[in-house]
Amino acid sequence: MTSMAHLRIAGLTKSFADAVALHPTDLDVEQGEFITLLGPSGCGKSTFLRMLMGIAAPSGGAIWLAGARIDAMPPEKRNIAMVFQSYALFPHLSVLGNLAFGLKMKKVPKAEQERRIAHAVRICNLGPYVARMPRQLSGGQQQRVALARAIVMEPDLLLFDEPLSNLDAKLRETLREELLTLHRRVGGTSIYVTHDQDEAMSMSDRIVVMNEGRVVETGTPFDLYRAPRSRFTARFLGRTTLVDALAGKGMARLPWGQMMPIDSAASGPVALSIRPEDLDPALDPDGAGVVTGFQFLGSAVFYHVLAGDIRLTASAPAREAPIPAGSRVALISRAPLHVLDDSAGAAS
Ligand SMILES: Nc1ncnc2c1ncn2[C@@H]1O[C@H](COP(=O)(O)OP(=O)(O)OP(=O)(O)O)[C@@H](O)[C@H]1O
Repeated sequence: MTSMAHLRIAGLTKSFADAVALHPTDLDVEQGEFITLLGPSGCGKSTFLRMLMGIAAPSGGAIWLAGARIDAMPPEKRNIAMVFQSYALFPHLSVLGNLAFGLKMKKVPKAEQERRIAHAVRICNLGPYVARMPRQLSGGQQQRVALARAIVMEPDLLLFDEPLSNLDAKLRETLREELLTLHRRVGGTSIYVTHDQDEAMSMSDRIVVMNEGRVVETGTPFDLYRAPRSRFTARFLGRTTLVDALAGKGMARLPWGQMMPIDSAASGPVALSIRPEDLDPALDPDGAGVVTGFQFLGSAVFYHVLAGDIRLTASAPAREAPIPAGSRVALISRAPLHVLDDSAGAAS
């Protein structure tokens, strides 16, 4: 198996007496990829991570990392490092002490310890803080120390368990970029767990969407957002309106009577995922919709529109004053609407 992925997961599953936390799951991750496991609470993300770490035993299946089978190895034998939500820094050790701890435990020679620490300090921009204690650092700085502490171990795989969820919104956004830059600099393979779809979309090479112990879909953020196969993914990644329509010849008749282009050659009943940016609301006394309200977000306006008996969201750039509630609008198609795979039955 010469072309084996850096991380290969085959049929991995975990059952408890009364529940299946993870149904048999396959996943290949390439060297250097940044993969996110995304799903609602209870979908099996932590169970997945715990089996990778070796702190939970799989009920079945296999894990290979860097060519070696690891699923029966104890955690300390696996070359995997984890960055936790709570950072888990040692409060009584300086930054330097925190970085050296794991290396000392592993009896890495002193000169090699120094080389690795200097490298991690440089790429995580921790130079000014090496002598400080964790309590003398901001949340973001502590997070960087936690990451540096993982990097010095030179892991084959880096796991992140919701590392930004304790931070405020602004800092979270800055740190997303920073984490990603560091991931690229380190060049390692990363698996990141979150229930925050914005985080997953803005950071990942690929997202693994999970629900109720199963992988629903895997793909790039763009593909999963624009062309999800399932209703679950369509709903979980950003805003959408799911509607039933009648398709034929690359067009669909929408419930409010309008014909619009679709991205499929399907004919007959289909379910569509309509993203807000797919429809341009334009003031028109004969339009098919009525604005029932709007959210002004600065860069865009999201309009709630009632078209027939469908409530949908249509967005527009916020360069002009918003269209007031009560106005009649035409809905102009900006892009072919996406047909979902699981199209049978009601879209709601
Ligand atoms: N020790 C256990 N015994 C029985 N059931 C468990 C055990 N651990 C987890 N489960 C169940 O397995 C399922 C998946 O749990 P898991 O913690 O992996 O979800 P999660 O996606 O990480 O959720 P969260 O985001 O809330 O941490 C849940 O239904 C949970 O109740």
